[in-house]
Amino acid sequence: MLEVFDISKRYGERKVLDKASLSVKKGDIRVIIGLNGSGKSTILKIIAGIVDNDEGAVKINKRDVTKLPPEDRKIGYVPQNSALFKHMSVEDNIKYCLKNNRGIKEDLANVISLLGLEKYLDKKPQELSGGYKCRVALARALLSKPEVMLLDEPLTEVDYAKKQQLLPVFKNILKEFDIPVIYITHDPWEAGLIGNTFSIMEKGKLISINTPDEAFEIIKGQAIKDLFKN
Ligand SMILES: Nc1ncnc2c1ncn2[C@@H]1O[C@H](COP(=O)(O)OP(=O)(O)OP(=O)(O)O)[C@@H](O)[C@H]1O
Repeated sequence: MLEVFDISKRYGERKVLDKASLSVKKGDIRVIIGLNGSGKSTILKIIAGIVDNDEGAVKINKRDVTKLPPEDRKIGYVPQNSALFKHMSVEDNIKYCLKNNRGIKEDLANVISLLGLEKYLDKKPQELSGGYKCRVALARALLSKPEVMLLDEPLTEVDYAKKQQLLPVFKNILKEFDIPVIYITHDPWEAGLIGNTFSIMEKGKLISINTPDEAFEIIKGQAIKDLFKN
């Protein structure tokens, strides 16, 4: 179980997060939807320990990780650009976290097969499409034996047809690992293909919604209000 309590964060004068809270159960994929600049990446980075919060707490399986460095939180993190090591092959990227016996070697073949990466192991990341880069980043993150998985708009480089193929693959492998997952997107259609629970980031708070379409209505309403603000 991942629990996020009353997280607040300011950048200078701007309050980006204002007591944002959520909980994600084992096996759930919670999608956070929101407009550009609404604070989605910031909350993910705070959960991962990459950015410090001003207030609030993060707990994983009742363990308070708020003050722990990223490497001690047991979190898998797939950032927007996949962040693969360019000088390493796909295989070495995937096996990166298995160094020092930190990862789970027994899952290696299964993860490579479920993500369809067998044919690409000796390639360099720059030879791969956006979708395959993302498969590699997810494989690497899963093999670090995470207790929580965070994915920040991982498919921005991927077109709609490819997303339609890829999202069920991701959903399947994430289900197999049976951990809490947060997946960020600004696209309600993508949200519906991957998620089973949904929140919208609105004015620095996280609001649970029942379907991604509700986010679409809220976002549309907000976008229209913003249009007439000036
Ligand atoms: N390091 C930083 N310093 C100052 N302001 C920042 C910093 N990081 C983010 N911000 C600002 O905080 C706000 C929220 O940013 P964040 O990246 O969390 O939004 P987002 O919802 O993920 O947007 P996007 O969908 O465009 O990635 C934005 O206005 C952004 O400019």
